[in-house]
Amino acid sequence: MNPDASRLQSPPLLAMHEASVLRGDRLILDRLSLRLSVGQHTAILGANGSGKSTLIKLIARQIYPLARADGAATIQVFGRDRWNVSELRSLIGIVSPAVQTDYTNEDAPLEVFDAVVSGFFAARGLWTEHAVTNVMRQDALEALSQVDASHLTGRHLGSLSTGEARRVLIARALVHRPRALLLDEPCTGLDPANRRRFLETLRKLAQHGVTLVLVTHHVEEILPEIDHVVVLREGRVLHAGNKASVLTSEALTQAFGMPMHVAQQDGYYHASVG
Ligand SMILES: Nc1ncnc2c1ncn2[C@@H]1O[C@H](COP(=O)(O)OP(=O)(O)OP(=O)(O)O)[C@@H](O)[C@H]1O
Repeated sequence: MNPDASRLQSPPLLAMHEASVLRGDRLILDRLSLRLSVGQHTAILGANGSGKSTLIKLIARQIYPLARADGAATIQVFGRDRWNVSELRSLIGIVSPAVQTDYTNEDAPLEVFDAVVSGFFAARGLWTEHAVTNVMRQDALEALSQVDASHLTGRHLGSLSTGEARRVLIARALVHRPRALLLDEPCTGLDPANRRRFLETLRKLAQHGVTLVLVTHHVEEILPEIDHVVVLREGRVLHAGNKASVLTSEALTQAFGMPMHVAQQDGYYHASVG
């Protein structure tokens, strides 16, 4: 079977039907419908406050949508609407600024290898009840090596640079060999060279079958492997479709509320204001 046919037959990574999220008295996501297939690397793009992080939290079951009046499920992940969170974590790894803040807190130091291997227990660090097997140790070492972070073993996450800590957290997310990675603004705080290195690491993961869902404000971070782009505005999908049809000057002007010009070079897109 060709990969496109098998992608259409397996349950989608995400099937969201008119999901709404209320925080306080504000409607943050407004009847949002979205379908992401397994293997369909996707970028979620939008201005500040458009609802990108809220969408990621919804997929990761960190927050819940409003119940629908007809009782129908609004979100299915891999074809199921009920998940035990630690089971879901083994299928979808998450890296977000909130996770990084938590893991680099120097008041509760966490050693790099422990941070990665404790991903098997969905815990922040190892405790006496966690029985780490040799296979887990091996997988943790492999995950660190996959993101070029083996040399950081022995250090505390709080002592690492932003980019180093980001790699370790990706290793932690990868330790289960998840089917998908949700990455919320993964390049924040990286200098241009480290950003490019980091994007190359993500490209390798995409090429090795991990479905990437990348949240970003920056068109420049949309990897050549990502062909599906969703643009959010004010909690709704403004555009969704293949990269060439969505990443146009008109669409981004609409999304960011300012004249934008989009150009493409070597598989990457660039956007400038004006
Ligand atoms: N806990 C909360 N209580 C009230 N409002 C919230 C809460 N969390 C998010 N919001 C609001 O929801 C809107 C969407 O926030 P979200 O973080 O999803 O946006 P975003 O697209 O990720 O933004 P950014 O690009 O700035 O990270 C914002 O207006 C934000 O102020």
